[in-house]
Amino acid sequence: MNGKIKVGLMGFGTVGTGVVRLVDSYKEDFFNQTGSVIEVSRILVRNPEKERSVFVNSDIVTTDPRELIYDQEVEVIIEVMGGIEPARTYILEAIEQGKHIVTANKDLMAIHGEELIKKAREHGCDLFYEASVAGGIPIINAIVEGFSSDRITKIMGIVNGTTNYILTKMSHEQASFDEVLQEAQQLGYAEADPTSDVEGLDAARKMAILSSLGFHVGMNLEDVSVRGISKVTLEDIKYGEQLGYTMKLIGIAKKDDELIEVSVEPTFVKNTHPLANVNGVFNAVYVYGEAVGETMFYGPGAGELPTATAVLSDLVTVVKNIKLGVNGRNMATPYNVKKLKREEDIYAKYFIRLIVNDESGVLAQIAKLMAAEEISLEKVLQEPYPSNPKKAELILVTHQASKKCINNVLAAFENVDYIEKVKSCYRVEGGE
Ligand SMILES: NC(=O)C1=CN([C@@H]2O[C@H](COP(=O)(O)OP(=O)(O)OC[C@H]3O[C@@H](n4cnc5c(N)ncnc54)[C@H](OP(=O)(O)O)[C@@H]3O)[C@@H](O)[C@H]2O)C=CC1
Ligand SMILES: N[C@@H](CC=O)C(=O)O
Ligand code: NA
Repeated sequence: MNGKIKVGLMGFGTVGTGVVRLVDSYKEDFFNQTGSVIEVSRILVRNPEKERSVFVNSDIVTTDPRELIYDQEVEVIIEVMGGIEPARTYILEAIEQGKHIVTANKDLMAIHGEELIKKAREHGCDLFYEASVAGGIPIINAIVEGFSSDRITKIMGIVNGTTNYILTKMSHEQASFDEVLQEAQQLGYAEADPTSDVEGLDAARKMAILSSLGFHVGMNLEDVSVRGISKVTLEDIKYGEQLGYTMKLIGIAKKDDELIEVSVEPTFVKNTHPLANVNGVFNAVYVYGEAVGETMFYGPGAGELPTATAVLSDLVTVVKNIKLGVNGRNMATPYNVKKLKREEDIYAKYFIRLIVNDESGVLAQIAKLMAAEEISLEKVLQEPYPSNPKKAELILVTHQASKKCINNVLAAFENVDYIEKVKSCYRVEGGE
């Protein structure tokens, strides 16, 4: 046996519990890889009285962060508390004490990643965050290491387990939004404040991280256009299904001629695309590299043990680095200049759902408004409008059009009397 690595664990909730379980049950596997025994020697919590689902000696549980940060024997801090503060301050202080950091915290990495990585480098410490994106899928490693020899032009993914769980249950079981959200919370998938899952912010943080790493630029959260799933209705899902689409919360990062777009929005994915079949809490990330072509990474995006595997794979890397004396080296920092697309540079197909007067000539007038914005139609579906026989549901799917032209035509639709309402508009992906 070649030494013990003592770890301070900040947070003992869903992910922290998984970390403690795996450190115990995979003890020998970690030893076989690193030649070291890993021991969680201190655990920071908010409420020491809370009942825990895994046993630990109560002596190692504390509410005082200094007992981890200033413990000379602790070499690595695993931060799985979540939120910006006090996590940021604790991590900075721990780095100053020479501790290596593993975190699952996308809120923090999406906003303060550059600051923390810089600090870690200055102190020769590692700082890894594989669990922060797509839980158990090793996507950060794949992008940073695997794609370092290629030029990524598109990253498209389902990167939030909670919303994928909700949308799957809504479309497969016609379940109500609130009921399924509660289930996702009970299963430990949702964030402390589930609004960040539902309104797309959690996915936006993950896309900011992935696009920074994939395109070697410093993407900020404000660079990501975000829309969540709270306004998606069962009717939208049903009409999409009639046209061969599945509703998903999709994060897209695209680079065309050095111009970048990053967005998170409810999107209709063509049923023939592999992302359409990613269900429940599963996540998947599609990455297109100019040389390699299409690749796809699939796995559980949240939950106790899947997320803990990502945390512990980073820990194993840290331990190997400690042995090799190479810490602070292989963390990605952006060197490229960021150029963002404008609305007129962002092209996609769109699904538009309208309530219109069911009269002759209406479709022709709508097509004319669209033609004025150079938008052409790929599909049209008309269905009766149940509460008023003089009205109809009209669903339009466009060919590729700029976001600017789509916004212009939606504004024009609001101003004509033969359109009663623009019910919804979604991006369509997954096939030319
Ligand atoms: N859950 C998941 O599936 C995934 C989560 N993540 C990320 O992992 C992190 C942890 O998530 P999760 O385990 O679900 O969160 P939980 O809410 O389940 O657990 C948080 C833990 O941190 C402790 N804690 C919170 N604030 C403080 C504080 N100020 N001081 C001391 N202890 C504190 C809590 O203590 P106490 O128990 O006493 O209340 C609790 O043990 C988050 O950043 C999350 O985004 C990433 C991928 C997947
Ligand atoms: N709340 C997140 C947890 C993992 O990052 C999700 O639902 O994906
Ligand atoms: Na991951």
